[in-house]
Amino acid sequence: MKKHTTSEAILLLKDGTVFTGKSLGRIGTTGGELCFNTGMTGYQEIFTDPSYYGQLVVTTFSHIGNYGVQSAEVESNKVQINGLVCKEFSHHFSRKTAEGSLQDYFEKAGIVGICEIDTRALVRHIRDKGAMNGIISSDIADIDELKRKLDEVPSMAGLELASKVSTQEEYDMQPAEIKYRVAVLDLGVKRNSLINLVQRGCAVKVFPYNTPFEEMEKWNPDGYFISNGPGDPAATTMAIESVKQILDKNRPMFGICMGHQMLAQANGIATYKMHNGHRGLNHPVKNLITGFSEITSQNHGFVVDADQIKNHPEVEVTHVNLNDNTIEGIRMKGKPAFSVQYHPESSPGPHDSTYLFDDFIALLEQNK
Ligand SMILES: NC(=O)CC[C@H](N)C(=O)O
Repeated sequence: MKKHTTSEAILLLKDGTVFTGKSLGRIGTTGGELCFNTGMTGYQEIFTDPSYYGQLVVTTFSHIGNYGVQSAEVESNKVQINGLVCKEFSHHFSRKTAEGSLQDYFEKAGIVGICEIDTRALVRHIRDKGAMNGIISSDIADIDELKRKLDEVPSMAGLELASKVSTQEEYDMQPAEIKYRVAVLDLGVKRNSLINLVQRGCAVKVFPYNTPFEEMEKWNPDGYFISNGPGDPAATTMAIESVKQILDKNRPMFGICMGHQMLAQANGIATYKMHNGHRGLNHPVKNLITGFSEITSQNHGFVVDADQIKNHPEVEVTHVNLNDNTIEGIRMKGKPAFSVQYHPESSPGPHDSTYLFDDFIALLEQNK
């Protein structure tokens, strides 16, 4: 068994609160916005989800690492988080299909983290005080020096991050039998969104975040998929422009998370930063059209302003969050465009919301 050395590590919060623990991953220092995820499984999907780019993820589930890592469980081709904060970090793993340990995976990816933290106390703290930046260090013990470094960590509000995670080059994915062509605007797309489209007979072409609408039109798509992605939706202006043109030309469109926020922004409806985002696998959402509820996977720190929707009669609210009544889904009246704030592509699950991909296929069929 490989021996692992751990050293003391510090987590310093923007409000001055200090937690001490042990290092995990690479020895070093890393900063970002602290956010917590309540999922009990799916840590590799979380760490590789581009929407977490630049963030320090706090896992509320107590054991992380115990089932190792495997290449089939990634949402993108690299680890996207800036750091991990957890309670028990397992250097050993037990699962037949695992290809390696989370520790080795993080070391290779250069990810710095901290474990043996009282994550319940930390989450209660952030929950009450609101999302804030933090810094983890396993090589600097001087709090004043860490404070100076923490001051350099940018605030998530106003930050454009799609450019950091989007593909540089267009690429395709195809099913055995092509029924539809879907142009994907990549603001940080998750692999499972593409898989869900391909499984339903869509040939997808993934375009960089700043591709003009006319450029995507040249490929002659049947519809557009606007992906999830990190950063402040209000700062993701190129994509807002593209969505405006998709709507102008009455093209079918489905947006997930950031893609949903783009549909709101394109209609002049603002988004704002939440006191704390929604992140986990167990968020109840009500579909106002069917009257049924669904348990959803979520990962967002911004949300569409419910009050502003009231002034836009052409936009209809289709889904609401049953915990806090925030907007979870919208659709356009008289245009083939809809979006949700949560994740129907979610892996490991839950899978209650995969019907939304079928709804998109139906929209493509109607508008063919
Ligand atoms: N998963 C996402 O697409 C997140 C969208 C946006 N960055 C937010 O935090 O709200």
